[in-house]
Amino acid sequence: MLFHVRMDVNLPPDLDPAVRADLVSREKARAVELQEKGVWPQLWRIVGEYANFSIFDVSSNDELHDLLTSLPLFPYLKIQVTPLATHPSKI
Ligand SMILES: O=C(O)CC1=CCC(=O)O1
Repeated sequence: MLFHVRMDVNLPPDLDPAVRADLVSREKARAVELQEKGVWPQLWRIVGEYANFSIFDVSSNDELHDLLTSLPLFPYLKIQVTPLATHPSKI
């Protein structure tokens, strides 16, 4: 099952720089792990925003929920999920 996911990152401006750096570092490590597993095949920066468009390839809604809530940045993310189906005109 494919899902289009938009994540907007909202870190508090007054967050301790060391805490911020640790969060971002752990987020990158988790993202790399999930990409290497094949469940996060697309990850794109949205130009001009601290946000991304991603494609997840998972077997269930519950798996996607578990992956998203496992992200270190999860408490600071606004997440919009769009389930994708096959388009009849896709060649
Ligand atoms: O910077 C972002 O868009 C949030 C994020 C998701 C995976 C990652 O490494 O950072």
